[in-house]
This record gives sequence, C-alpha cells and structure tokens, in this order.
Amino acid sequence: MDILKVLSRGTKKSAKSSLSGGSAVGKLPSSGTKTNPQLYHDEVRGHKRKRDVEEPENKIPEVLPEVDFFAPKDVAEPKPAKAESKKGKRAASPVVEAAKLLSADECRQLLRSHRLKVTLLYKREEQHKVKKSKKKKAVVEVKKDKKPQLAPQPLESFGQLRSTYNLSRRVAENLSYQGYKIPTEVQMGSMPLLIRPDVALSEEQGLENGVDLLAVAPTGSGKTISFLVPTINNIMRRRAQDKLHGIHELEAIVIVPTRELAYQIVNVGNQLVKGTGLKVVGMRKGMILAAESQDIGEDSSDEEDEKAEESDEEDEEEEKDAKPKVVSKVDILITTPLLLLNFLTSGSANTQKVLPTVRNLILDEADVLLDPLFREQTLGIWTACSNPDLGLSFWSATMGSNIETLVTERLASRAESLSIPQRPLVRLVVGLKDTAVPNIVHRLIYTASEQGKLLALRQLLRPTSSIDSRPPLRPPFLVFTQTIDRATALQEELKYDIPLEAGGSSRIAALHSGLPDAARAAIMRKFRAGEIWVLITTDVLARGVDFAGVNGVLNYDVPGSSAAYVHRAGRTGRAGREGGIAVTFYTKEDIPFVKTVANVIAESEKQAGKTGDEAGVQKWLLDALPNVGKEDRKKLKERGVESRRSGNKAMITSKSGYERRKEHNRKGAIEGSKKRKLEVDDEEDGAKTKGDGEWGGFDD
Ligand SMILES: Nc1ncnc2c1ncn2[C@@H]1O[C@H](COP(=O)(O)OP(=O)(O)OP(=O)(O)O)[C@@H](O)[C@H]1O
Repeated sequence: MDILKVLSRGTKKSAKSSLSGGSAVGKLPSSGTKTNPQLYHDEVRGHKRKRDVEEPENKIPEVLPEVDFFAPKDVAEPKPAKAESKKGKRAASPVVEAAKLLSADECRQLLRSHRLKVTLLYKREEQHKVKKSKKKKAVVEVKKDKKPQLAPQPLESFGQLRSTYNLSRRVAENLSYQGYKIPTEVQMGSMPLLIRPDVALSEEQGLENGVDLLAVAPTGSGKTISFLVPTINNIMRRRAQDKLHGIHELEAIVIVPTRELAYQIVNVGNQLVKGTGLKVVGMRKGMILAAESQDIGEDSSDEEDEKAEESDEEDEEEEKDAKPKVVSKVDILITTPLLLLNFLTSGSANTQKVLPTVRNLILDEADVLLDPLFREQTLGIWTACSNPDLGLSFWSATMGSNIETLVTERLASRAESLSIPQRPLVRLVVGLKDTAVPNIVHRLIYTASEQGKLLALRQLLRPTSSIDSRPPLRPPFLVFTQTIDRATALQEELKYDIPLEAGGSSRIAALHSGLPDAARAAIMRKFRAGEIWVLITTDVLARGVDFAGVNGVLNYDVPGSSAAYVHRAGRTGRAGREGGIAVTFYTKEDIPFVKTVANVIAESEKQAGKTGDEAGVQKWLLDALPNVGKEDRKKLKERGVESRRSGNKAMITSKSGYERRKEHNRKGAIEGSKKRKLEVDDEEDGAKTKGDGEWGGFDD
C-alpha cells in the first residue's frame, strides 16, 4: 500500500476515492481525535493511569475523510447562545463554580496524583522575625540543601479561574472559546500561583505578593496559555485598580528563540485578549518601542498583528522601505532576543534603553535562551527591565541544573544592584524532568551508513515487507537534519518520491534560517494547512512550534543533546494526542553519541509503563551502547556530528560516486561552454570579465 497515494485520495485533488478498511486513518494525531491533555492523572489514588486502556478505540471510518492534518481540538468553537447572538454579543461564559479551597492534604494528594512537584527555591529571610525569635527564623529560612515542597491550590477546572481566582470575565470567555475542557497539569499548577498567589498559597507566609517561577513541563502541555492568561489578567487588574482605562503601556515581554514561535504566541495572545482592549504585538525589524528617553509617535494600526503569520509577506515589503515605525499601542510584546536587543542598543554607542514599565518578563524555552547561544542577548533584555516590581517566569520542557543556578544567581544580583527585596522563587515540575511525553512511540533505527538512511526513509514511507509490522511514518511529518545544507539536499533527493497524483514535489519543503522571512512564513502556512506533507527542517523548528496534527518526527540526523531529542520528538503528540511516532536514524559514526538519545527514550518509556517488545529501545541495546563522555557530549551539542558538517558525508544523495562524477562533468561542460560564450561576447564588447562569477564546480 502506498500511503502517499492513499493520502492523496483524501485531498481535493481526488476526493472521491475511498479506502476499504480505512486503516490509513487509525489513531493518529492528524485524525483530530479526542485529545487527553492530562498526561499523568491517577484515576484512583496511588494507581497509575493506563492511557491506552482508558480511551475507547476510535471508530475507523469506512471512507477516508478530507485530509485535515491539523484538525485542532475535538471541540468546535462554541457558537454564541441564541438570545445573545441576536444582539451580536458573545456568549458561552465558562461555568462558574462556587469558590472552594482544598485542605493542605487534599492539595498534596491532587498534586501528587498529577505528578506535580512544587518546590520553594528561595525565600527572603524576614528580618524582624529573626530578631524576635530564633525559632521563627527556622520557619522562613530556606536551607541550601533541603528545599521545601509547597502545596498550592491546584486548578481543577477552568471554571475555578472565575470563582476562586477572580479571572476577568472577558479573558475567561476567550479561554472558554478555545474549547479546552480540562486544565493540563502545568495549567493546574501554575495558573493559580501566577494569578492569585495570595489565594493559591494562602497557607504560606511571605509568598502572597507573588513569586518568580521556573516551570518545567512536557512538550505540548499548554505552557503558552499558562503564562499568557495570568499576564493578561494581571495587566487588566492593575489597570482597573489604578483606574487607568483605555491606555496602552508595555507591561509584559515574552522572549522566544525563533520567529515562528513568536508569531504563534502572538496569534494565541490575540485570541485571549479579544474585547479586553489590550494589544499583543510581535517585534519586527525596525520597530521602535516607546521606551524611556524615546518619544512616542504615531501608533500602528489597531489591526496590526491580528494574524501575525499571515501578514508576513506585506511586512517584508514594508521593511524594504524601512521607515522605522514607532509603536505606542503595545501591552504585551513577543520577541526573539536579538530583535529587541537591537532596538535597545541602537543609538549612541554603549548606551542601552531601559524598559521601566515592564512588570512581567517571560522566557519561553528558557533553557535555550539562557544557553551561551542567546545568553548575552537575553540577559541584555532582562537588565533593561528596570521596574522594581518585575516578575519573572521561565518555561521549558527541559531545564538543566546549570540554568537553575544561573537564574537563582541573576535574581539575587538584580535585587542587590537595585537595592530591592528579592522575590521568592518557586520551581514547578510536571512528571519526570527532561523526558519526552509518554504518549508517543519511539524508534531507534540503525542504518549503518548515510546511504542506509535514505533507504530506510523510503522504506518508512512505503513499507514493502509484510513482516514489518511497525507503523509507517504517515504524513504530515517533520524531518530534522543537522545542517541547512543537508535539509536542502534531502529535499532535492526526496522531491520526486511523492507521486504526481498526490501533489508531487509541492508536498515536500525545507524550512531553515537561511530562507527569507516571507518564505519561512509561507511554508509554515502551507504545512499548517496540510498542503505540505513532509517538512524538512533544522533545529529551528525543534522548539515550541505547535502543529497539532503532526503524525511523526524523523531525526534523520541524531539530535545534538538529550534536550534536543525531547523537543524534536515533542512536535508530535501535542496536547496528549495518541499515535505520534518519533524515529531516530543512527549510523556507525553516531554510535559513540547515541546513548544520550537511547537513555531519554528508555526513561520516557518507563514513565509510560512500556516494557519488553513494546519498548523502542531494548535493554540489550542500552547495555551495548557506549556511554557518552563529557567532552563528546559537549562537542555534539556545539557542532553536531563533525563528519556531517563538510565533505562527502555532509551530502545526501542516492547517486553513486560514478553518477555524481558524470553529472559533475556534464554540468561543468555546460557551464564551461556558457563561460566561453560570455567571454567571446565580452571580447566583442571590449569588456573582458575574466574571473568574475566563475563557476567553481561541485565538490566531489
Ligand atoms: N487545557 C487544554 N486542553 C486541550 N488542549 C490544550 C489545553 N491547553 C493547551 N492546549 C493545546 O495544546 C497545544 C500545545 O500547547 P502549547 O503550544 O502551549 O504547548 P507547550 O507546552 O508550550 O509546548 P512546547 O514545550 O512544545 O513549547 C496547543 O495546540 C494548545 O491549543
């Protein structure tokens, strides 16, 4: 069965065909089936939930439906209630439940059952208490070696956000329109803490004015709304208290590592601020924010950023006639570190503008933002946020202890340099830190050589052997390569693998940072729309990007670290969707490094309760693979597998050396004849252009 041809039957190109048995649909993320966003809920206290047993099998339809790869949630957008829709009003307010707080024991039990661990990493000593009694000091002092566990009120339902935490009605309605039924674990643990710390932590002294938060939660577990909803609500509450209606002031910044993620968050933010009067804006090149010492000019249009990704092509055009745009109407800014830092440091040398109105700084994918790659830029922005009431939060699915230490130290030194009391720091961990989501299948495939990878990929696309009972990789899927060159080469190699009747080469694309912004945005749009089926990319799409219906991820080249594996694999199985698959190829050269990946897989499978044949990494393999030394780990993280960076091994091609040489000679002959013709023309014109633009030929 050719899955690519079968899929084409579901598209508009040929919608009539049917597939007997419909086995191509099955239980896949793209079939838009029921999601189960809570990953770790014990149904009965103390008993591990079996995700597979619980959910009734999806009925396999007889006829393959129209392809809707990115079919979102299982719930349609609620329609306005009849009475109100007539008046043109929005309806569907979430059900408000009576305020009810759980006892400390109940909180602990619920948190445990959802694998939520909340730890107090820092709390300021309360001097007056220390003076009065030495015993009291013991209560508030946080010893270095033993961090106390906290038991904040968990959010059991979204309705509680109104009743217990006084969330703005408008924001609650906007959230309700997203169709989410139950909060995910990270939402349970973080939203009460960030919206009303005085309520969520009423049992704790000294935390009622808010905490800084380090949140480590699985990929696709809804961290975006976990930080956006409290941020929006806190801005609205502050403005209501100060009777500042109808104003705009930059109060929150979300830093993310890539522009794709920035636009995605702008779009989610725009859904959540509808009707609140707040503006969520994505930072762009040449944009000037109303910062201190900066005049506020004419504001940008109200419609700007409504659909951030869609407006890219026009922006490119606008950027060309680069008249800097002063943006005064922005309340929440989403940016990559460099874009904002460029603005902050533009102007006279050695000066940096400050952002005194910012009260909320959010680092999404914090571990990568604080990694040496982005560290300086991120810390530059952090320093520019000079408001003494600044609240910080750090979010990721992976967070090394070095990042935690860095955060702790920076928070302490900031407080000291501004002579302000340091805010308490709390860490929230969902499940086991630094592991992949438990609801996806992992496969580690040995391909021996680079050539073997191409064969294995084709075999995955079109399994020929009936003995291979493993599920094929079904479009849409993402393919990760180590370098940009390899991504483009793989696209070239695969573009004729998709049958013409299924859309041919238009179904496959490569996205990487070497492409212009508009091209990147266009590819993203097409992939989301289901027009592109195979998207080959580098680590630029490994983090944060949410494609609800991606069925699989292929690590064509081994990822550079365990964290990179967790994030790449996490592009499938979003919001608890079952059926996603993460495949990793490895060659002889990768053997010294691959145990890093194997360990993550083994740990994730242990969490999911998969053993024996069910497991993607067998115990014998784990034992056989060599441990990865510290030096090798570092090298791999910084440069990837060295031999894949240049020379023959960096190429991806199914052609033999003989064929490549032949092609090289043929192209050389064509170019040579073109050159000779040019030279003749130039001589005739009296202007010889020897040397310039000479073709250098292919490396063989
Ligand atoms: N409570 C919920 N119920 C169902 N779906 C949800 C819920 N909250 C968020 N989602 C959906 O889950 C998906 C993943 O959310 P999001 O992108 O915020 O994940 P994330 O935790 O930031 O992932 P990553 O670590 O990869 O960045 C989104 O499509 C979002 O709409």
